[in-house]
Amino acid sequence: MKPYYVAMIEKDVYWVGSRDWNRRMFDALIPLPQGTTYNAYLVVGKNSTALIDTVNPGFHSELCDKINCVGDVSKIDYLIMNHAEPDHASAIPVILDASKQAVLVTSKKGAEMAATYFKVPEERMKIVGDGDSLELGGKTLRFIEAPWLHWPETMFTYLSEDRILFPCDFFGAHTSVGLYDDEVQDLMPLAQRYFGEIMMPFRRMGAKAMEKIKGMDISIIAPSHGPIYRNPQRILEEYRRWTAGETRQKALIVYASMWGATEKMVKAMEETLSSEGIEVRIFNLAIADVGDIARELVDSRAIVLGSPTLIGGMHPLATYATSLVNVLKPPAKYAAFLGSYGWGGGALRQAQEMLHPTKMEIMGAVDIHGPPGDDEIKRVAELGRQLAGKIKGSEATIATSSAVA
Ligand SMILES: Cc1cc2nc3c(=O)[nH]c(=O)nc-3n(C[C@H](O)[C@H](O)[C@H](O)COP(=O)(O)O)c2cc1C
Repeated sequence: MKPYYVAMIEKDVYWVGSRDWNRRMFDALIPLPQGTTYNAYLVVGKNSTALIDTVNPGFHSELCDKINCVGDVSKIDYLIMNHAEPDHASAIPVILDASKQAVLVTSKKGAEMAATYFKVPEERMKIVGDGDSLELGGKTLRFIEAPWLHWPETMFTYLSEDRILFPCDFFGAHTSVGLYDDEVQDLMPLAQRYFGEIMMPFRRMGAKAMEKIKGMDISIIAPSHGPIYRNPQRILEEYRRWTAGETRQKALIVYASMWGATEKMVKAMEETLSSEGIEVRIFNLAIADVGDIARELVDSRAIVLGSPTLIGGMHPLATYATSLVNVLKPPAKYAAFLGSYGWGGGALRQAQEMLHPTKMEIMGAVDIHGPPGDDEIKRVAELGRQLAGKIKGSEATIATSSAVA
């Protein structure tokens, strides 16, 4: 057994997760600038022991070693599966093999998924529903159905005596830094980035879950990625806003430009929006980090897409960004398009087709032949002023001065 540090987060409650400092990509989609953690928790009761979630492939023996530092992996009674994704559930067969008495505790849908993904036999599973509880001896686990956060089987586990909520991916953040929230600088942008990537498409289900846990006495939130919140109020308030789809007086501009024509228009748009008091975030798609875009999508009220025409359609980077918007389903209400073409055009048509399912109101487009002159720049400025008016006039306004806490 290696000399691992196993943190006790409350009496007889241990963090037995792993830090993956070197991971740089998740879901083959999202860059991880600070790596991530796979958090698993051991709860030791007077009569039984439960393990809440497991870890990513590659960390299974570390998990067993850590459990053995404070307990005995062969004596685990319950393995709680809040979520079936392999970064949290892949060690299920290892644990069930190490402890012959262990039973997998999960939701009804979770049981189906555990059978499919990890070949867990029915007789080794216990299905739990909303409000069911499990008594470990002075430690009571209560289960809360919280489906579609972000797979259909997800549930939360609440440890009543210690008032700890284990919500798996909900409230997560990708960073391998720190054990507790107050040890991580700039945690909220990382949490917002995670929300944008993973939870934003399910924000209505997220709002339902927030409603469910609203009156609960929660002293610690122990998610499956990133730091443990021993000061949960701040993240609870941010999640309330994000799941409600509250936006700021902010525009996100994403663009590609091969020879600078579209970029000049983007610059003119930035100047106009800024002069109107709108917060602006700009990403050149050739060098942008998709995670940063996801983060900004969480509370931007408008999206401006810039793309030249390339072989009769949008630049492929702009196509990708538009697909991302369709997939992540941000709460933005307004959109605008800026583009340039050399002969027949086609980018604008494709942008209109692709943005149609988002139900954003398309405020206008400036699609020009060749590089922009003064007249075209004036048209961009006019579109910018209209967009700013919409952004400022829209309801549920959060003052730009009330920066994200
Ligand atoms: C690889 C490539 C493909 C292009 N394909 C088209 C096209 O199919 N139709 C068109 O109208 N213009 C086409 N153009 C011309 C550009 O759309 C035009 O130069 C535009 O002004 C470039 O804007 P930018 O400076 O923002 O990149 C193409 C240009 C390049 C470099």
